[in-house]
Amino acid sequence: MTRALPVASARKTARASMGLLLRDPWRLAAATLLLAAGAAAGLLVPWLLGSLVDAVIAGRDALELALRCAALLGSGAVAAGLEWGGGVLLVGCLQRALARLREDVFAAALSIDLGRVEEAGSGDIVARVTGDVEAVTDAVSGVLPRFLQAGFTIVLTAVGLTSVDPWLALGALLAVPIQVWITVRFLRRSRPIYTRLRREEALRGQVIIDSVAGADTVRAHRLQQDRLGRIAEASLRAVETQRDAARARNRFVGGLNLAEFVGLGAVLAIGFVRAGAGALSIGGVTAGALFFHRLFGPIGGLLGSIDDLQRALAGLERLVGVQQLAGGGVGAGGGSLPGRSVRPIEDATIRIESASYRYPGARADALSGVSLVIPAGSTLALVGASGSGKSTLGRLIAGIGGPGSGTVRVGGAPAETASLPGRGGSAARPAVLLVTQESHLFGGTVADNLRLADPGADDGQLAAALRRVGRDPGTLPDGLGTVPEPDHLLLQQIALARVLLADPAVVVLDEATAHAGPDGVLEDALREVGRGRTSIVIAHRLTQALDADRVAVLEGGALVECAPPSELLDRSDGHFARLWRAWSG
Ligand SMILES: Nc1ncnc2c1ncn2[C@@H]1O[C@H](COP(=O)(O)OP(=O)(O)OP(=O)(O)O)[C@@H](O)[C@H]1O
Repeated sequence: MTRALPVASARKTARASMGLLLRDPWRLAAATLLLAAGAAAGLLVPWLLGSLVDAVIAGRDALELALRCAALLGSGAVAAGLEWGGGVLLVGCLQRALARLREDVFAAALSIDLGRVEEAGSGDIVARVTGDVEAVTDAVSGVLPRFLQAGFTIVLTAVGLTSVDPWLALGALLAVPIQVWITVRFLRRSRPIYTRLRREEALRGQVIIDSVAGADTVRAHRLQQDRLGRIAEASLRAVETQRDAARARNRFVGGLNLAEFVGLGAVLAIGFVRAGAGALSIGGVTAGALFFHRLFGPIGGLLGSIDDLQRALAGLERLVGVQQLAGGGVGAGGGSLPGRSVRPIEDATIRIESASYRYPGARADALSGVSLVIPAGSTLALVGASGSGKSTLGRLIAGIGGPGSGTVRVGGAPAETASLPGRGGSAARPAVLLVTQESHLFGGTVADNLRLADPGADDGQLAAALRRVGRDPGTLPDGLGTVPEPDHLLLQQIALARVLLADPAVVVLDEATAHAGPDGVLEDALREVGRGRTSIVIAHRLTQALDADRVAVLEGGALVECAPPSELLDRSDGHFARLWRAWSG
């Protein structure tokens, strides 16, 4: 069973969004002012057009008509200019807020406990940092300026319509109850649909990611049909929800058209009666109808945008949820890792006391009641049958999630927060590094991949680190500037050289030499990497264990033996001795 990442409440989301917007208060205020002025200038257009109609009917001379036309064009141009300026300022303001949101969310996503991400399934976090960020970006940059503009236009135009004739305004009001009813019904129905849609899209992503990541297993067990079936099922659910959302949207738009029809019909009918009674000129009725039309464009746009806003809101709630989980808030990060607490370590001793861990949904503990002290600077080999809990213990020491019960401390600090001071004024860095056989090669050159561990390192330092793990950069086609091919040996050498550059106090090497390369090149590299720091080697080959200061044997999640290797080999009926005999044939 997966446990989805949290979704923030509407109030927390609103507070977070305001926090983002108000980081640029002056620009925001200037944009608002320009938009309001633009809406006010635009008000003159229907009024001048109405008076032009009356002037034509009254047979005024050509000069006066020309002057009125010029005033009409002028006010239109001024209104457009002001609204354009306000819109540009506002979009700039929103784009900056969005860039901050993106940075904060990515930083928060990176700092979430990996165990929690696994529990939720990586599809959820991927969907949030891609689809949800996109939905919010689209809505905020397109819809919000339209929303603000429409708001001003509606208020000022309603004032204009009332000033032409209050009876016309009363007729226009007939549209309001229909709009309110339609909108409330849409909001109530569509919100849960959009939240469901985002969740189903995340699940669909998860099924696809799982199937692609486990392609070898799927092929080996001939599970292709089963996986395709699951993908089809997840996709169908997402498509059906999309169809529900489209249906709700169509009903909403139809309802808005009905409201416009009723309102305009009422304005024209009342105008007909009032003009007939001589209470209003034909120009006045024209201006009134134009005011109503002007009113309805933005109202329709505003209510129509609710659809996008709903989708964005559902996305925003999920993004703020990510940030809460990481311990930060929107705007808290400013691009750095938010909320991740750090604790400097006193030394590189590891103390594990009664540590137990159970994977979410598992029936049994992967580790139970493990107690162990690993002195600073020593090497411990972790051995045991497959599934005995070696990797789980390695992950806990590396601070990837905390134990369910008991403690895992590095230099006196909980492993999850154990840190070393930053270099060259940068933020604190982790005290423990975990290297697995699944190291990742990022795009770019060998130098780019190495500098991830120490951005300040010069080429000489990078080359020296590579040499220490058995690779002379001179043998690469373009030296450090080579764009590496996916070669397992080079990849592991880069991963190990990164450890040398990052220089952590503790290193956990989880089967990092599974692809040992010719002449045990990686085993030498491993010894080099462990020198001068506490190292935990999850041994793939038992010969590796012989090099360690001590060997810890795990069985079914429990620690059953821990002593120097020579001592363990002497215990002929001991666990390690038995494993050794079985392994060496
Ligand atoms: N993500 C997970 N979810 C559920 N159970 C898991 C998960 N990872 C490991 N386990 C289970 O926890 C137990 C310990 O696994 P772990 O990977 O720590 O063992 P290991 O000794 O490192 O095995 P191996 O040598 O095969 O890597 C096993 O029973 C395994 O099936």
